[in-house]
Amino acid sequence: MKKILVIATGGTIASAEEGSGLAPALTGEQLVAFVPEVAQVCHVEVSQVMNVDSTNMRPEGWLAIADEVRRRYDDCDGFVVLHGTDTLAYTAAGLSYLVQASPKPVVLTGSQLPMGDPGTDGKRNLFDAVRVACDDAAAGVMVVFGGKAISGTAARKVRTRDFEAFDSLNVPDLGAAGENGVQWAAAARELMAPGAADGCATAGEARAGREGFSADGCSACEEHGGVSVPSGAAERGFAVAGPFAPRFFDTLNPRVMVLKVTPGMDGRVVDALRPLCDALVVEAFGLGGIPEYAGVTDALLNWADAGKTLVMTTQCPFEGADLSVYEVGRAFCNRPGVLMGGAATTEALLAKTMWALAQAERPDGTIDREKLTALFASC
Ligand SMILES: NC(=O)C[C@H](N)C(=O)O
Repeated sequence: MKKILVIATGGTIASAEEGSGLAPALTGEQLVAFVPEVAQVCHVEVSQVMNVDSTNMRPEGWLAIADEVRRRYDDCDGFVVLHGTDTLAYTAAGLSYLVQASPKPVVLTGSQLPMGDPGTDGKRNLFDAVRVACDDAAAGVMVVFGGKAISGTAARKVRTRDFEAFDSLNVPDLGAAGENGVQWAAAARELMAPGAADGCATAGEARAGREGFSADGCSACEEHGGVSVPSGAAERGFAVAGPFAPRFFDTLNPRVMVLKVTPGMDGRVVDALRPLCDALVVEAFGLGGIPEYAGVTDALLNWADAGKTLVMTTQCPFEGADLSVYEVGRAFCNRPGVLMGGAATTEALLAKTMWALAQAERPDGTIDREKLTALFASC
């Protein structure tokens, strides 16, 4: 039987009403005891790293969860993180950058209703997450919720009450989790997960490495150190001389904020953020528009010129940004300190920026922009 570590952090799943609003009250041990079926599919151990509404989860919390995964990595087969849904997508993204190319799955889940509520979705989600964590084909960081398995960098909370609270943005679901176990999508192996400083690995690549199976287009051969390498891995800079191993990181720069441009905004807001932040993830309008009035464009460009970082994205959930199309975005293209977010989610861009900034920081505290750009492009 596989050994799964349940890492409990709080959220609605652990919450109860004790007179001042729902708040975490149950421990991870108590939550697992609500789902006796779990004991039939695996051996479970529980680690309680905190017990908070995920509103209060911070990058320090992501580091604590990643550290627990690292500490127990060798003696467990998979990990289930019980988490509040409100910031679960941010934590999933954060963990995707802190625990890269993991052949073992790290599955985040939670619920919309407390475990103690008779109609709770917590039992189903916990059981689904455990079964995914036990699945031989599972690898990397993912969200399992409402019957879906979603890449850790593609999840977004899109519904505040419905049990299908999460969608995968701009990439297909990894698969469906249900009564018959996990049905992986054909594309699951190819879906991107964040890479590492020396390359980029998909969850599928990590899994291929663990199982030693040959992925399309490349066989296990001497040239590749006897480890099968999926096609496209080398082109993307993935270290092909396996064996595949997880890469753990333990630093983030939390001085990053998301700025959504809105009609009528004033560039002085951007100036005011400057002493407090090292980078901004900027949600432009549509395909890529930044207001030219009230000093907004100028304030943002000044920010980049002052050695800080801008990551440009869109406030539209689907299809990504391209700031080169409209005149109102072009000034941000090919500009030192300005990175393009493509079709990644804002949650993933925030986490990626925190991770990449920390890796690109020189001992004197300045940012190696070349390294930052390379890290950003590698995953
Ligand atoms: N459904 C939930 O878990 C919401 C809760 N406020 C949390 O994020 O912790």
